[in-house]
Parts: sequence; C-alpha cells; structure tokens
Amino acid sequence: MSYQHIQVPAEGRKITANADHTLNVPTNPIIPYILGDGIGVDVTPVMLKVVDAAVEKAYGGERKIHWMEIYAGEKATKVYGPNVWMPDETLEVVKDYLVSIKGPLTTPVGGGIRSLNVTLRQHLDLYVCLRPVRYFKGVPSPLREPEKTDMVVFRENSEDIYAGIEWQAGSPEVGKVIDFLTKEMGVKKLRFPETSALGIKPVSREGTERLVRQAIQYAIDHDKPSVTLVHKGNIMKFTEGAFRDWGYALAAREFGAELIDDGPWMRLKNPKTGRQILIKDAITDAFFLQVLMRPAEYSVIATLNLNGDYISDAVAAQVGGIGIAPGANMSDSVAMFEATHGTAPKYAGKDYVNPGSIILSAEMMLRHMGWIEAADLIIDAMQKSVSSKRVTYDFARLLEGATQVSCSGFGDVMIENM
Ligand SMILES: NC(=O)C1=CN([C@@H]2O[C@H](COP(=O)(O)OP(=O)(O)OC[C@H]3O[C@@H](n4cnc5c(N)ncnc54)[C@H](OP(=O)(O)O)[C@@H]3O)[C@@H](O)[C@H]2O)C=CC1
Ligand SMILES: O=C(O)CCC(=O)C(=O)O
Ligand SMILES: [Mg+2]
Repeated sequence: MSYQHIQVPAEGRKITANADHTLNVPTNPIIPYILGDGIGVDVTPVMLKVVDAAVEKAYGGERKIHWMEIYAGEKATKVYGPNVWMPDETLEVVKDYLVSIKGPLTTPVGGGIRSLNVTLRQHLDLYVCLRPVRYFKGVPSPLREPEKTDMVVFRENSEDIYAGIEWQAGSPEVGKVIDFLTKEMGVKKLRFPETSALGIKPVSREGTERLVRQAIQYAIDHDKPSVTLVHKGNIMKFTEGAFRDWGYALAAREFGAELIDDGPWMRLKNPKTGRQILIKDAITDAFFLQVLMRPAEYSVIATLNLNGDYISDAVAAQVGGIGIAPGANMSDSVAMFEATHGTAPKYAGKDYVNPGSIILSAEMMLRHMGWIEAADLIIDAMQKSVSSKRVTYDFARLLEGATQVSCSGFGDVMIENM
C-alpha cells in the first residue's frame, strides 16, 4: 500500500489481530507515530530513543520496532497543505496498523478547529481512555503518602462531551432548538433563553456497558480490589444516574455481582484469583475529596467522559503531575497510546519538559504488544532515574538536592539506567 505522504519503512511488518482481538506481533513491527504539536517535538523523539534502547537491551537485536511517521496537527498542515489538520490517510493507518502512539495536539478554545484528539477518538471509536496512575518512589507530590494512590481510570471516550452537540448563543440553530424545547417539550427552566448557548449530553446504555465491561474485566485480569462508578447522578439523573444504574446492572448480569446488604454496592468473586472485587459508586464532587483524603480506597475507576477528563488530571497531580501520566485510547481492536498532557506551548522546542508521560505511554504500548521485558526495563529505568534525582524542571523545582536535566537529558539518564 502506498500513501500520499506517509513513507512505509522498507523493513518491518504490520501487527495483525485474530478474530478474538488478540494480537499477532512480529519481531519487527511497524509502529506509526504522530510527533505532536508544541512540546511534541521535544518529548516524542526522546520516547522513540528510550523505547529503541529498551527493546535492544531486552532482546539483543532479535526484536526491533520500525517507526513510521504519520501526520496530524500543525505538521500535517505543513506536509499536506494549509487546512489539512487530520489527513484521511492518518486515520486509515491508525486503524490498519492497530497499535500506534502520539504526542499532544493543540485545540483552540472557543472557535477554530474541533479537537483533533477528539476526532481521532471519535472516528476510530476508541471508546476507552485508559489512564493508569501510579507512584514512583521519590517523585515530589503534594500528598504525605502518595504511594497510597494506585488507580486506573477508565474514561468513557465516545459520548457525553465528545459527541460535540452544541449550538452557539444567538445563532439561528440555537433559536430553533430553544423553540422546540419551550414550545414542544414544555421546558420552562431556561433562565436566559435569548442569550443561551446549548449543549446536549448523550449517554447511552451501550456506551456505558462497553466501558464498564472493560473496567471490570481489567479488575479481574489485574487482581484489583474494587471498581468505582463515578457520576453526578444525583443531579443529572437520566445521563449520569443511568450510567451508575447500567453499570451495576451489567456487573450483576455479566459478572455475577451480588448486592451487599440492600445495595447498591455489590461484590463479585474474581474467577481468576477467588478474591473479592467490590463494585461501588461515588458522586463526582465527593469522589474528588475522597481520592485526596483516602486514596487507598480507590482502585479501578469507571466514569463518563467529562468526569474522566477532570479526574485523570487531578489524580495524576497526586503522584507528581501530568509530566509522567501515561494514557491510551482503545477500541476492541485499535490502541493508540498518547501523552496525557497537552502541547504546553510556552515550553515548545526548548528541550525542557518531562518526557515521562509519553515514555510511560510507550511502556503501556509495549506491554499491550506482549513485549513485557522491554516494558519492565522502562519502569525500572524510570524508578532508578527518579531516585537518582537527575530530573526535569517539574520535579527539580520540588525536589531538594535535585540536578535539573533537559528533556533529552532525562531520556539519556533513563537509558543509562537500563
Ligand atoms: N491529548 C492531547 O493532545 C491534549 C491536548 N491538549 C491541548 O494542549 C494545549 C495546551 O493545553 P493546557 O491546558 O495548557 O495543558 P498542558 O498540559 O499543555 O500544559 C499545562 C501545564 O502542565 C504542565 N505540563 C504539561 N506537560 C508537561 C510536561 N511534559 N512536563 C512537565 N510539565 C508539563 C506545565 O506546567 P507548568 O506551567 O507548571 O510548568 C504546563 O504549563 C491546548 O490546545 C489543549 O487543547 C490538552 C490536553 C491533552
Ligand atoms: O483534545 C484536547 O485538546 C484536549 C484533550 C484532553 O484534555 C485529554 O485528552 O485529556
Ligand atoms: Mg484532559
């Protein structure tokens, strides 16, 4: 297959999938990557170097990734033309090659293009945004006992805010919707109808069930003690409240969970370990308080899109910040790993920021591919590098006795520590 601007590496083979979605990973996989805007130019090349070093160290030349650059964001406009932010062939390749990784992409606030991150997630139906939050010993944290934060956030990634159904205040479209609401639906509570913008928040049973199913399965596979459904169902009863109810119903129907006392909390026996998994729920505002005060009580979190966006940044802060928070966007067949932070434009091109987020996202990618030895080397090198206190500015400013290194310098420290 040839593309307009994407150069397929001369060597290397595609990762393929079986009918049950398990992967066939060759020893020389081609992995597409998006450099990213802003600090993408800093962190992504460092990630490529660190991953290559880990793979070389783990497999002594018997395995090797063949990286293939694909384009999105500002770089796409340079390669394809002024208004091409997300080329069709980028979307095709991400779907076809099954496993890929990306740097951050800029989204303007208010007007301008819609989020390219959202486009990728929506177009490929990457319905799980998976964001593990773990503590590396020695990382500066605002908490006294940061090691008690050990969570995995399953953020619904296809509906709620990502459906993007909004009408601008004052537009003819919003006028029509307001007319419909007030005249046909009997809505009387629009406080300022003349100047209101409107957004619609779709939350479906199918969308909820597929997300909660993945979260419970993860808890089973990784021997986790609980799954918490986080929602604002006391106020938004038919969307957020239904998320909770559909989640509990699925736990009972598909996993055999049983009510504890009169419910709604449930428990199920992990079929793999025999241990109990608690299925519980929390209302979002109280949840934010509790993860700070009693983080040890939370493990796997399953939540709606907007809640998950806030929660993943907030819990990342508990273990040292967004500079080392990894993530993945996944469907049943396609997985795209990515830095959780944005493009941090003030630091772009300065070789300054922490490359940890995209490196740890690559670690998740290696584990997803079954390259466990290389993934373990990255975790081990991250721990040793942080312990050596040769760290980027974000940690150095909080860590007594630290030596500040650059973005690429931290990559080199990690490679030394493998
Ligand atoms: N998945 C994606 O591609 C995402 C894209 N975005 C987009 O990124 C743009 C900027 O968003 P913004 O809200 O400013 O968020 P950013 O994550 O880009 O930056 C916010 C702050 O986080 C800290 N930070 C971010 N990355 C790192 C890093 N690698 N190492 C250390 N510290 C880091 C910096 O803090 P300090 O100033 O304290 O040093 C930075 O100023 C927007 O266009 C937004 O839409 C946002 C989130 C995700
Ligand atoms: O698409 C964006 O610009 C923001 C995405 C975001 O905040 C996230 O992925 O957590
Ligand atoms: Mg976010």
